[in-house]
Amino acid sequence: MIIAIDGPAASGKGTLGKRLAAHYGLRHLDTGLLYRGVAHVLLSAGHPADDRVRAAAAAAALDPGRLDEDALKTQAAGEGASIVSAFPEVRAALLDVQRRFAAAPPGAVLDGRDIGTVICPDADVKIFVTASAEERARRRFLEFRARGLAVTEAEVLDDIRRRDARDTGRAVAPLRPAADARLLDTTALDVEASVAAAIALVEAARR
Ligand SMILES: Nc1ncnc2c1ncn2[C@@H]1O[C@H](COP(=O)(O)OP(=O)(O)O)[C@@H](O)[C@H]1O
Ligand SMILES: Nc1ccn([C@@H]2O[C@H](COP(=O)(O)OP(=O)(O)O)[C@@H](O)[C@H]2O)c(=O)n1
Repeated sequence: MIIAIDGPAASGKGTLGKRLAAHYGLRHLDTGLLYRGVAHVLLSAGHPADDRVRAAAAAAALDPGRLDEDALKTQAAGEGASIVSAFPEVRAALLDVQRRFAAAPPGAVLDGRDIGTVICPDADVKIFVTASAEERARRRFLEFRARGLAVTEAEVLDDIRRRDARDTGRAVAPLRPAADARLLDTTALDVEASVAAAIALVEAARR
C-alpha cells in the first residue's frame, strides 16, 4: 500500500506519516527533508538559496541516506527549501529517489507537497492535511522552543505564510490537493485524534 500525505507547512504531515507507517507496517519518507538538504548544502557553503545552478547540482549529488534531520529542521533550511524547490531541475533530480522509495515492498507513506499529484498519482490513499495558519504557527513555535531555537511565534507565522504562498504559487508541482485526495483539517484535533481520523480515512479508502 502507498499512502500519500500532502499539505501546507507544519500541518502535521510528518507526525501522521510516522504514525500511519507504524500502524500499517510501511516505511516512511519525509520528502521535505530532501529539499531542505539541498538548501542546506548551499546555505552552509555561504551561497544564496536562489542560486539555480548550484541548487540543481546539489540536488543531483544529494545522498538521501545521509540527511541530518536535526540540522535540517530549522527555519532557515525551510525557507531555503521553499526557494530551491521551485526550480524544475531540482524537482526532476529528486523524482526518482522518491518513486523508488514508494515502489519498494511492502509499500510506504510519503509526505510532502506533490506526493498525490506528481510523485505517486496512483497512491492507494491520498490525504491532504490542513490546519489554520495560526494553529500551525503555534505548534511549530512550541516545537522550536522545545529544541531551544530562538524565534518568536509571529516570525514563525510569517515564515509559514510566505512558504505557503511560494509553494501554492509556483509553476511546477504547486501545493494543491489531488482531485481524489481526502481532506483532513486538524485545527481542532490533537495528535491522537488526528491519527485516529487519518486511520479512518485510510480504512474508508480501502473499502
Ligand atoms: N494534531 C496536532 N495537534 C497538536 N500538535 C500537533 C498536531 N500534529 C502535529 N503536531 C505538532 O506540530 C508540529 C508540526 O507537525 P509536523 O508533523 O512536523 O508537521 P509537518 O510535517 O506538516 O511540518 C510538531 O511539533 C508536531 O508534534
Ligand atoms: N514534496 C515536497 C516537499 C517539500 N517541498 C518544499 O520543501 C519545503 C520544506 O518542506 P517540509 O515538508 O520540510 O516543511 P514543513 O511542512 O515540515 O515545514 C516546503 O516549503 C516546500 O517548498 C516541496 O516542494 N515538495
